[in-house]
Amino acid sequence: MVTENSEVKAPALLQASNLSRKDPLNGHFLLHPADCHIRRGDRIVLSGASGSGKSVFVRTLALLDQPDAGELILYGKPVQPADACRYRAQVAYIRQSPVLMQTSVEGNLTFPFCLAVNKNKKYDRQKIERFLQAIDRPNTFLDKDGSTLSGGEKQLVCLLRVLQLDPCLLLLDEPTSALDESTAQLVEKLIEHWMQVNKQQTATLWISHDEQQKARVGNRVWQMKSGQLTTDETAGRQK
Ligand SMILES: Nc1ncnc2c1ncn2[C@@H]1O[C@H](COP(=O)(O)OP(=O)(O)OP(=O)(O)O)[C@@H](O)[C@H]1O
Repeated sequence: MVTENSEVKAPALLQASNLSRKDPLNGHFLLHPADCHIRRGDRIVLSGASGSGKSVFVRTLALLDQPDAGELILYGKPVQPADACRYRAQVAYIRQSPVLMQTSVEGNLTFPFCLAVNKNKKYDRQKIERFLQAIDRPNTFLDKDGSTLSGGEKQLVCLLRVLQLDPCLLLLDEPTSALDESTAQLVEKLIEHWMQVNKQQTATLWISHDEQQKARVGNRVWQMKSGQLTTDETAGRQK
């Protein structure tokens, strides 16, 4: 029964328990055992000084870097090593410097559908056109040569390439730090559109050093300090 004072919490979209990563050369912790819950609709910002381990954490959470220990639980189910490919399609990592193939924008967008992990999905041009509409780009943008795009446009294409595949969680590792203010806001607009299309069933985790951006894109704040993660849930328990 839900009483007046009881806290109703949505089930975790992704839960990490004791997730850690060590420097393979000397065995020192790059990420100390970390616990966290990410829920549908969360917009988490991860703060911390340069070199504190934010990227290590997020890359480990994305299973792009192998954890040394710990467990990941996606929608209540423990993630097994054999699930890594499918997991990475759901928990998508976007980096600061986008990498595109030397073909048209649309060629870049259709490419993921050649991969085995997406064999049950089909390229949906209308869906892409709706995304383009949200960021005021004409459909002719799809005909542009990927190699001639500006850095901001490349980042938008990278995002479109990922968002069209319906991930449930976006891990954003300073995706706008090389972009001017207005292009950065276009990236934010595209991600917000994706959140709304998915009726807040998805979540984002942003690494950003920009205080104004953090205020715009975040509703939860986590901190990284010397490889030690503090979430808004664990903050009160640590000294
Ligand atoms: N694969 C690796 N092997 C060994 N050390 C690593 C590895 N990856 C990162 N590190 C080290 O871990 C520390 C944290 O790096 P990380 O890139 O996570 O910092 P960050 O908080 O994201 O910094 P910034 O805000 O500058 O991007 C750094 O000292 C870095 O040199």
